[in-house]
Amino acid sequence: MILQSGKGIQTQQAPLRGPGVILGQESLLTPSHRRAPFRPCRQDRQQRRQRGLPVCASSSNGNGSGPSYSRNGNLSNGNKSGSSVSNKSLDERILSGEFTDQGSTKERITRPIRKALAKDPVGPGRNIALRLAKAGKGWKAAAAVRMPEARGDIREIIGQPVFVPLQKLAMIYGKVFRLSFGPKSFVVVSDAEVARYMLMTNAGNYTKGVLSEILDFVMGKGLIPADGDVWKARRRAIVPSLHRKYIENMVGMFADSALHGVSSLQQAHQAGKSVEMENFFSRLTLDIIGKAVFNYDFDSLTHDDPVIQAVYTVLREAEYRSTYPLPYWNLPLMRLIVPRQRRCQAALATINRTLSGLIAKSKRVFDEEDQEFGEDFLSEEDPSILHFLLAGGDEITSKQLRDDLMTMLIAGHETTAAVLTWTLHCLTDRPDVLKRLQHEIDTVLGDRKPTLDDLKKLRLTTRVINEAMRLYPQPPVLIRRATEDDVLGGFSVAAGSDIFISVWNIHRNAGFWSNADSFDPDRFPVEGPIPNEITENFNYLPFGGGRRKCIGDQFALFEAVVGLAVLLRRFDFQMAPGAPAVGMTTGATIHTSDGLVMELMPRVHNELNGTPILEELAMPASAPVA
Ligand code: HEM
Repeated sequence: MILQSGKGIQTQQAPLRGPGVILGQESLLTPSHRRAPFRPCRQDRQQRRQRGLPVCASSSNGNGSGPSYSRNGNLSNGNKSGSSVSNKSLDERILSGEFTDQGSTKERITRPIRKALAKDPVGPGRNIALRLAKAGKGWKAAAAVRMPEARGDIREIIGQPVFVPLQKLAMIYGKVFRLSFGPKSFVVVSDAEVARYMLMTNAGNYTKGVLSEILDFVMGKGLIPADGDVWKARRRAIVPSLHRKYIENMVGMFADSALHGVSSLQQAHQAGKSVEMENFFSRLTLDIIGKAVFNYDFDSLTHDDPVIQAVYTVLREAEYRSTYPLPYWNLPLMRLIVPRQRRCQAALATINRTLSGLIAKSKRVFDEEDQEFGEDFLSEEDPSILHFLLAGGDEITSKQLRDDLMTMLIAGHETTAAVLTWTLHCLTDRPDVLKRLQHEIDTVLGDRKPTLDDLKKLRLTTRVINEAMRLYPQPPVLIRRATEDDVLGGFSVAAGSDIFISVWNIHRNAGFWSNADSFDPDRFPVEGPIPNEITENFNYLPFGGGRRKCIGDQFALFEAVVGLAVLLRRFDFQMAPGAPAVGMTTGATIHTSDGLVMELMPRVHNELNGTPILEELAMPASAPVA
């Protein structure tokens, strides 16, 4: 049975999602169930009729089921009806050569003229033909070194999580290729060395491009979308807030929040209900980031706050705007007339009011504090990043502060929730790893709350999360725009080009990773270093790399380790009977298409000393509510 509660953790209801990421006006990273149903183009419809495949809108995977990963991690078509246009027809289209570049267009066009002129035995036509032949050779040579180009219909590509067709196309077109549809095109990079070059060596040549455009109304000039001097100044101001003492402080809070979550899960179990774990993790990580960034308790594990609804309304709006062809919302009148735009404006007002309130409250605490702060500006009453930024005494506008806080809220919440969701999913397929993991957690922690020192000892737990982040990178694609002409992988790239670095492809490159599609945490030995982009030569980029690398990497890894350890100490998990198959869709991160509905079994005995676990559990002060 599935938990249907309108409050607190939920199950069947799809979790609230983050923004899609746009390509021009078309989103490639938007959950398919939120998009308008796929409508095959006329030519496709004809081909499909000839093949006896359905052509109506319902033939798409607009129901949200994308390709899923089978138990051994291999790619399979996740479409339930088996009649999707997506995978099968893309394969067929690739094989048919539809996408294949036909060499030099100029040479092709002039070829019949040249042939006709060449028939002139002595006249001027022969000369022109010779010249055309020479020019044609040059055009052909130029075309030969031109970047491979895949051409097609964007609707074919966006009918499924974008990184899946990009992976297939990369197998055909190589590690750097151009994907074009109509007048729009972007470059897809699937190569570790090229990624290193773009993210590190020549990072100055790349901005966030299209990402900043779509996120502007949500994050403004926050750290993720910002470029140039604003980005430099804000990065310099914010990075020191995540210092060691702060993180140490946070680890205790991670454990308290996870224990609060455990009590909700326990109640669900007692009521005989299954739990949709993606929704659960989304709420858990939102509660954590609220406390960490503004010292604010959303307590979303137990109730739906209007602020939370407002945050998700604007995230969904970002997603919508990334897919809608006409940016009508730029017209002020439309923001007043169109109901969804009015709702968005109201949500933005709620968020801004709340953030202003939190900033004012934190300022008051700071002004009343009668203490000298060290360099860490750590306050017992308000240990948040917001307090750090205020105490740092930087000149900063309220708008910039708001943008920074909003960015951290979003950046630090959906990503970690997705990592925990997919980690649990990977573990359901590997009971052997789960057993070893629980043994490690029992041995290192028992029923204690984890400390920073414990985290160093939870090595297998960390590697399990590292490996889940390799298979399911969040986000699966990094977006950049070239500011100057450049050369990527030997191919010219013009200034202004939009580029997708497919972390998904890099992480699953069989040329570097053995059994690339399998979940195998032992590929990162526990006695070795924690893997990152440097240890793996940019073949592993869960937190990006170079100057724009995630600033919350340590925070997030610790949060995930604590969350997983607290949960697995107390519960065994398995897919609930009748739970939908786990498919993928994309927002800013990879989401499940129909949730991760699991059944929880409390672990009754600690294997080491035979003591009951949940009975011993010291609950946090805040009363849990289901
Ligand atoms: C497991 C969780 C997380 C993952 C997988 C993750 C991943 C990433 C990645 C891949 C980037 C680079 C994006 C790019 O190059 O385009 C990034 C940037 C960023 N992340 Fe995270 N992140 C996580 C958690 C967090 C947390 C907890 C915070 C805040 C406390 C955070 C704050 C940021 C910020 C501010 C940036 C932008 C940095 C810049 O551009 O200078 N992230 N993250």
